[in-house]
Amino acid sequence: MSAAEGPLVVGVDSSTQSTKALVVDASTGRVVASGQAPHTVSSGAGRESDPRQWWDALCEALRQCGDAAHEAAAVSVGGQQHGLVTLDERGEPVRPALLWNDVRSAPQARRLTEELGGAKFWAERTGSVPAASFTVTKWAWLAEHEPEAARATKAVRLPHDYLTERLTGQGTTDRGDVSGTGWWASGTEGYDEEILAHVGLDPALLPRVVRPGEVAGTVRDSHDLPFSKGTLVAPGTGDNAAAALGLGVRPGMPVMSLGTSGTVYAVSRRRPADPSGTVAGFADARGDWLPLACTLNCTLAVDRVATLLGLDREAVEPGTAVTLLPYLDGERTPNLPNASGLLHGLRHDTTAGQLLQAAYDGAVHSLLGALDLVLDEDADPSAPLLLIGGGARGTAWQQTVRRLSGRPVQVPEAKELVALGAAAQAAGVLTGEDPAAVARRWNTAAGPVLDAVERDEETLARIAGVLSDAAPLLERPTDTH
Ligand SMILES: Nc1ncnc2c1ncn2[C@@H]1O[C@H](COP(=O)(O)OP(=O)(O)O)[C@@H](O)[C@H]1O
Ligand SMILES: O=C(CO)[C@@H](O)[C@H](O)COP(=O)(O)O
Repeated sequence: MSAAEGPLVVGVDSSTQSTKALVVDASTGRVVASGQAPHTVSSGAGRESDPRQWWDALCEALRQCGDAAHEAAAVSVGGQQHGLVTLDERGEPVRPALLWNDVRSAPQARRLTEELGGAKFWAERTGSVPAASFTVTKWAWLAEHEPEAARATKAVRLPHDYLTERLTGQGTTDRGDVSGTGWWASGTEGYDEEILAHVGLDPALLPRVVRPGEVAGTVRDSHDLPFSKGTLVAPGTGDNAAAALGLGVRPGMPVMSLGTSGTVYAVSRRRPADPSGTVAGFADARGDWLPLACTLNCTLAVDRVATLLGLDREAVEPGTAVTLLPYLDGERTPNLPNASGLLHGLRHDTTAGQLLQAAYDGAVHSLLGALDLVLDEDADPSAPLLLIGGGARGTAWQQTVRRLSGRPVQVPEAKELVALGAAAQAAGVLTGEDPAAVARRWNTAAGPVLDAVERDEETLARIAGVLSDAAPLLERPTDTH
């Protein structure tokens, strides 16, 4: 491997299933070294992870990067959004983090929405109507169900804040990730004291919001990471905002990410405020906005269906009239936190491969229903949909998105867009450049474009019909959740 042309930077993606680290040449965008280590997530009623696992996974991923990480001049951490990390006075977790896909706080989400002026109030104030994913609902759940844990909490952090703080020793966050808490006012870009008081959370427990381009701190020497003391630490951000940086997207360029979560989003110059709650009005990591819709059931749910059927994930067959709503974890888009999976239309001649295709169709239908809502009205409807995340590698995912969207689909060759976005942000704090411009210079979005095919309206209409007819069933809690 030839020597790097420019300074090296490290980008980290600490997502739901694993932490990935890339060492990148800031001049060219060439990935010089990479590493990855898994996390575990609890099963059963909740979804929790011990934040110390994320740190151990980060150390392991960096160890796999070898000497290159030692030479890095700057580092940045992108992380799964929304998770509630509660720390005691020593900075140790009071309990495992409540993750974005833990739906136990759905009653608190409903109650908070009603108590504080309804959906319109929340959308205008914070950009989003809080669903169970939002941190504010998780804090309300904790205060109600585990008041001792809430009382023992001396600092509240998001996943990327936790890792950044372990690097720098300072409690910081950024506008992208804080916009998913539900206690950040998107109009004033500050903590919302009224909402915080309502849920009994002292603002002094929250991290400082670092501005885009500002340095969050430097690596302190009291840990075992292969960075030099004084290495610059960029603000970091939520994983979707990091991927938006990593792709260098401009307004009107739609992105669909297929991972544990499915997301669709676009950058916008206009501050979003959707009172229907479908679109979360996130901030991006640069100073613009990132309207986004998110599903809880994407690659893991479809892989689970494949496993149940004893099939490889690519063994789909066409021609199905079966509808499978793969809401194995409850669902957020549509907002059905109590839902479970639902199958309709099974016949003697239905094949296992058709059932699997129906699971893909159900997962993609939820995301496409929100696509037009995240795009500005003047967005070009023929712009390719950028497909990223682990699922984007799969032919069945690519073909399902293509058929149900009717759009051209572009699959970037770069695999780790979140970590690349974090790396671009790290490069930005070194050079003063806009991180999205860095990513464009690195040409990270380059990849084959699959031409548009005619949209499969029949399947979309059939799924929408089952969804609407089954609403009472899908809203009813099942005994295991
Ligand atoms: N070649 C592939 N085809 C289809 N799906 C894949 C492929 N490789 C990985 N995946 C899926 O990608 C998922 C992990 O994606 P990733 O974006 O890393 O998730 P997360 O960021 O939520 O941790 C896994 O659940 C797996 O099902
Ligand atoms: O909750 C959201 C977005 O609102 C999720 O997108 C999380 O940010 C988790 O992402 P992945 O681990 O699936 O990448």
